[in-house]
Amino acid sequence: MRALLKGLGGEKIQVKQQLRLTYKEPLSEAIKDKRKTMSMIASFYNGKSILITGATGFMGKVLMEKLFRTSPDLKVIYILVRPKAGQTTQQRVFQILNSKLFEKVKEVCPNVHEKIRAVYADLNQNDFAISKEDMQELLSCTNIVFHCAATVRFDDHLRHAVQLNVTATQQLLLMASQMPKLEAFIHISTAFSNCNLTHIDEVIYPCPVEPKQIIDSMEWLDDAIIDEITPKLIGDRPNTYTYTKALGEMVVQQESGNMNIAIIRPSIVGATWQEPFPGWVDNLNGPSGLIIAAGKGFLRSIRATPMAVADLIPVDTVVNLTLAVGWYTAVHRPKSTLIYHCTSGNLNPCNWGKMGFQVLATFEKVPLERAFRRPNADFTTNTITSQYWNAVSHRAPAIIYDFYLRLTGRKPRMTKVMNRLLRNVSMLEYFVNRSWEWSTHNTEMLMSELSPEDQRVFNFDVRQLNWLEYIENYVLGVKKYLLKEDMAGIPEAKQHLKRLRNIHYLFNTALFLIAWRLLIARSQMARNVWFFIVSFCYKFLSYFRASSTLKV
Ligand SMILES: CCCCCCCCCCCCCCCCCCCCCCCC(=O)SCCNC(=O)CCNC(=O)[C@H](O)C(C)(C)COP(=O)(O)OP(=O)(O)OC[C@H]1O[C@@H](n2cnc3c(N)ncnc32)[C@H](O)[C@@H]1OP(=O)(O)O
Ligand SMILES: NC(=O)C1=CN([C@@H]2O[C@H](COP(=O)(O)OP(=O)(O)OC[C@H]3O[C@@H](n4cnc5c(N)ncnc54)[C@H](OP(=O)(O)O)[C@@H]3O)[C@@H](O)[C@H]2O)C=CC1
Repeated sequence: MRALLKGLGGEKIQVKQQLRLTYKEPLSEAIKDKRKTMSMIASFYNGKSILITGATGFMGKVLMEKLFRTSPDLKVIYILVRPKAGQTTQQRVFQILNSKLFEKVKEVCPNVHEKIRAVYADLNQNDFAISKEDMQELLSCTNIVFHCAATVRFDDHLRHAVQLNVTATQQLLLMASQMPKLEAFIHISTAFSNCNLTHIDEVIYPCPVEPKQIIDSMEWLDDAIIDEITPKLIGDRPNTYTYTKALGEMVVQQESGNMNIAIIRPSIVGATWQEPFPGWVDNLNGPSGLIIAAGKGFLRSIRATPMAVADLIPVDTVVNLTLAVGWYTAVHRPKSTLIYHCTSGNLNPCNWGKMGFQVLATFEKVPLERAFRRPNADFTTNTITSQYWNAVSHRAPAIIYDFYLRLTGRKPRMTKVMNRLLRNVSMLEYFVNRSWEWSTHNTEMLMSELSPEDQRVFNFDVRQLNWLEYIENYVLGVKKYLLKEDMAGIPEAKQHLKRLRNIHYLFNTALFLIAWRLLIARSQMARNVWFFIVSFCYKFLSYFRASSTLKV
């Protein structure tokens, strides 16, 4: 430890000497000009050792990419990774670095693989199951921590959600408090941690039961009792995710000590807006899964309020704000933990109706391959209408398709898929039938603190976002990067939709004729109407024929 402190002292003296030198030497015009155009945030991260949790996740990958691209001289990024899906931690990192997302990074920072240190860790374990040597290195070297890891599943069991979103946050803070070189700790929360309120300020709202009590009780309560008390604990929040993220924030506040800490609350994080290229997305969370379900024609109606604000925020905007907050927190050291809302609704609102319309318009031009039915988007706010459409537009076609699969000797599967989809959609309904208002004073204050160059390189001003363009790129990104569909397949996809339209017309006509035939067989009134229509048509045709004969 003494050696460590000695080392630290040495570094401080060096910094002071550098500063003195800077002031003694008169600055040349060229240097002055360079300073004006230099990004202070990018230079801040150069030479730094950065620890990221959740680096293999959606946001974590974009965060790493931007850091390497804008600060290629950073010292090292430590990422806490667990093996998954038969891949070792190294294989996972290799896959990320060789993905399309990192193509630009390799040009700017060719030795990127040397600057990334994958540390084996499982945030569900004590001390994260990190080895002693790794822990020693992390504690002694880390300058900045970005805590992105979380379980974002809405239906996670409370025990697991608490473990990851609360206990792991507490453990990470404990680790951070033992880092002598720590300059800032940035915690990623969600704008929906207080979704039980309609106006949300940049403050931490306490939950009735203390996080420590919840953590303790999860250790000895069995699953059945936890299931029973979960609705009471989450109260008027819709799921364990939002509840445990709120508890996580309380833990951050309670354990902050004298560390420089900030909390970022993004709303619904969507595909990239601009960087490293528009439309990048790699998971099904939030709207992405629904866009696919709509594009493939599985989901054709939803219980959603078209005028409710769709508070989407591009992932690169969240990352830019996160990096700016990291810089500001470390350099300006605000006295208290600042909370930054990363939302779009109050500055540049878009609603679900407009979004659904633009998603469909894009599918007209660029359809998905092998759709089940033609895409459609009916928004209804009425529960009964929604149930009717679920039966007619979702369940019935699935049952008919399964019948067809059975007839052709294949295993039926569509009803199962549809039930699962409808269950998942029902979990999102809470968020598409309400609007929230988030105050953004801290985010706006930070924007005004940035130099013009930083405002450009780390742009998080959502007022500049063109929604129609963004949504179109989002849909294209879902097709290209998530579904890996080739653009060359578009003509065939369009042909397929035409065939589906013809089948649809044919099916409806057949259904109408059968229904009518059954009706006239049973009802005198229907027979009378039928007789009236037929005789009317006959008279009209006779008149038409007679008048055309007269003309000749
Ligand atoms: C009428 C048509 C309407 C559509 C028109 C056009 C659409 C656009 C307009 C918009 C309309 C509405 C958009 C609504 C969007 C609302 C979002 C609101 C969310 C905001 C709230 C908070 C924001 C946050 O802070 S959290 C981040 C968001 N979190 C989520 O979105 C999590 C939601 N997900 C879950 O809770 C679960 O993943 C769940 C329940 C959806 C899936 O659970 P399930 O048990 O069914 O599946 P699994 O067994 O877990 O997995 C099955 C299978 O799928 C793979 N998989 C699962 N999740 C993902 C994923 N995210 N990415 C990739 N793959 C995934 C999984 O690996 C399994 O694969 P196997 O191969 O079978 O192993
Ligand atoms: N996506 C969104 O719409 C929003 C997200 N947020 C917040 O942003 C942050 C990042 O979210 P996002 O990137 O979308 O989430 P993802 O689900 O894509 O990523 C979650 C990350 O956490 C890691 N993780 C989960 N469990 C463990 C564990 N036991 N040990 C080690 N690592 C683990 C995952 O690792 P692995 O790959 O091994 O599973 C993954 O890297 C979260 O804090 C979330 O609450 C906030 C608002 C909206």
